[in-house]
Amino acid sequence: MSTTCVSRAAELTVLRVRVPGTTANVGSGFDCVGIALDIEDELELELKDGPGATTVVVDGEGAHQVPLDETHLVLRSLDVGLAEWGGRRHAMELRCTNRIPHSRGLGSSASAIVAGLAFAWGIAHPGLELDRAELTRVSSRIEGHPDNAGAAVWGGAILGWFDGDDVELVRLRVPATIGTRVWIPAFEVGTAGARSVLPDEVPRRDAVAQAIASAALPLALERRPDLLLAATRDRLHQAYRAELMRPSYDLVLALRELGVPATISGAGPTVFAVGTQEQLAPGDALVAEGFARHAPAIGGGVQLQRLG
Ligand SMILES: Nc1ncnc2c1ncn2[C@@H]1O[C@H](COP(=O)(O)OP(=O)(O)O)[C@@H](O)[C@H]1O
Ligand SMILES: N[C@@H](CCOP(=O)(O)O)C(=O)O
Repeated sequence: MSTTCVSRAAELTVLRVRVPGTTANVGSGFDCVGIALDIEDELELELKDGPGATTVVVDGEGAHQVPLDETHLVLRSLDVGLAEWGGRRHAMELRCTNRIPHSRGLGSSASAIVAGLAFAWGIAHPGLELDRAELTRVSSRIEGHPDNAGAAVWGGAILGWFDGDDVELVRLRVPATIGTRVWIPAFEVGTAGARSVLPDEVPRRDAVAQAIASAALPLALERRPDLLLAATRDRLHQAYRAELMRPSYDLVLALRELGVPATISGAGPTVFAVGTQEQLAPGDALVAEGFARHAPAIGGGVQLQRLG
């Protein structure tokens, strides 16, 4: 068994992964709707012969914040993948070019987890295509909910949820006429902190309103953009998190007042909007101080490439 792993790994030199950032929830789809965005991290893993130390080099977002040792999220996730699928840890160098901002609600942690798992798949199954269902299952388990992880794995827009240990995932067909905007602030909000302020119980009228909006959301994204403003309306998380990100919450309210289907992206504090160019135009005209506005395309799923 170990002989097989050594000879397989000896054929490898460098694995390259591209993984998109994501926006989760899209308002009413709390913990179950995600959209990949064309803001990508690029990572290379150079596998050296035999056991030995791992080095980590990071450029871009989080460069001076993330650990450069075995506790790096990509490496921790790679180890989970190797434990799931077999394959042995070699001496290696991980090189990360990060473009997804951290702790802004753009799914950086899910993307790092998916990247680590894609490397693990490449080591465990050289020459085999990524098994995206398997990647979704394991990344969702590590991340805790499938919204960001599922979108980073598959690209496009997804609806995903746990069914026991399995993940049910539906890919949504969003037409090319639908665009996105993000307003990224300079300040950070960690996802764990933003989840800790959510109540365990909500009033029945809010639960009912959320059920109605979330039922309409996939339909609105796929073929009824006229429903997007109503379908992205949230009663479950955004208001409870407002004090952690007051400028973002106020911007969401101002945009929605103008008819723009705007939400908090993931657990915040980035603001996200989705709609036709006509629906998004009033937001483009709005001055939002303290935010950097971008218009990312909807992104593709994680890609694994073998070099040399
Ligand atoms: N590319 C990455 N490499 C290493 N660690 C990362 C990376 N992206 C995110 N992380 C870790 O995840 C944290 C941010 O996760 P989280 O609070 O869930 O916010 P986000 O909305 O960006 O996913 C970072 O502080 C860092 O510890
Ligand atoms: N559904 C989650 C999404 C968290 O996304 P992130 O990008 O902020 O990590 C939540 O709203 O807590």
